[in-house]
Amino acid sequence: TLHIARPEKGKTLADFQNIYNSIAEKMKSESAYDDGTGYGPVLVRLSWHSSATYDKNDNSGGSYGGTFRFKKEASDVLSKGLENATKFLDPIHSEYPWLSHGDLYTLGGVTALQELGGPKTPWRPGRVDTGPETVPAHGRLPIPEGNASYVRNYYDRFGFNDQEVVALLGAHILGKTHLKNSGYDGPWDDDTNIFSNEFFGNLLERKWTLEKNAASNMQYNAKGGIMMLPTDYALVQDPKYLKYVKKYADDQDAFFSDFRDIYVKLLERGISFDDSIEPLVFKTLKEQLK
Ligand code: HEM
Ligand SMILES: Cc1cnc2ccccc2c1N
Repeated sequence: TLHIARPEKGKTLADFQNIYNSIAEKMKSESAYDDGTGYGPVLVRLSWHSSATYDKNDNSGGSYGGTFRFKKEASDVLSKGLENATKFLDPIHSEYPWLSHGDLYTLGGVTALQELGGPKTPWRPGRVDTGPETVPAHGRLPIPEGNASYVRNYYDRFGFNDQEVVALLGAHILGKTHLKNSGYDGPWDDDTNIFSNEFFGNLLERKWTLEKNAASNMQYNAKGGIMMLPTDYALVQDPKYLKYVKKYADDQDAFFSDFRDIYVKLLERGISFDDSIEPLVFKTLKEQLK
């Protein structure tokens, strides 16, 4: 499968900054969502799930075709909860119907990441919607029960190495699990909508206990109301992953720049962008205050 980027005709940075601002303003006005967590985390998760179907073996899946807009893809049980993100973005698409869904879902994640204090993340337009026949079969999303070799093997399908996998999973500082969505519960503390390297410090410093949760799934819990999935905890069980967990726990700047790089790589995986397509870097709302 070939995915050639074709940017929307005649649109400039200012046009895309307008969309960024619409999403960011809507995040601000609907900040009560999910008991005050806000829409940022679930928008980042949507950008990940819309890219997580990628397979390097035939260059299929990935963010290009915007196929998450089809129920056939969005109905995957492992995507439960993301309907909140697509419903949040529907009015944005109505306001800017010229924007492809692939560009909308990835721009939504970049906007959320920056508005939650994450790194400035270059973004390129040009994903082109493809039809329902291009929706990849279910089974390409990761399961939370996996161990380190499961996680390594899973991301091998993207061609991501150990350092990239650890950086990418640092996104789990954002938001929370919901029993009704995934059968996992917590974290119960409330500062999970600021992007930072704390995920790694938590992994290393807290005392983790493997416990059965209310949905009879095993998860790691620590005093103070935080939790880790088995796939999160795998990062400290595996010595090769552990090396990078320590690096990022000690160095927030290194985490921010490595996360930015692998997040861009994820959102663009499988797409050929012409070098003439300049990556766009958006201003946050705060930076635009008169
Ligand atoms: C081994 C790979 C991964 C697994 C098994 C996994 C699993 C999960 C699960 C079970 C949840 C809870 C969903 C819910 O109950 O609402 C979740 C939430 C989340 N995931 Fe992941 N995830 C993975 C990788 C990623 C990546 C690569 C990103 C982004 C770069 C990401 C971003 C998020 C975010 C931001 C949330 C919070 C969503 C919310 O608060 O509604 N995840 N993930
Ligand atoms: C602290 C922590 C750990 N794991 C998570 C997994 C998914 C979503 C959120 C998480 C989270 N805030």
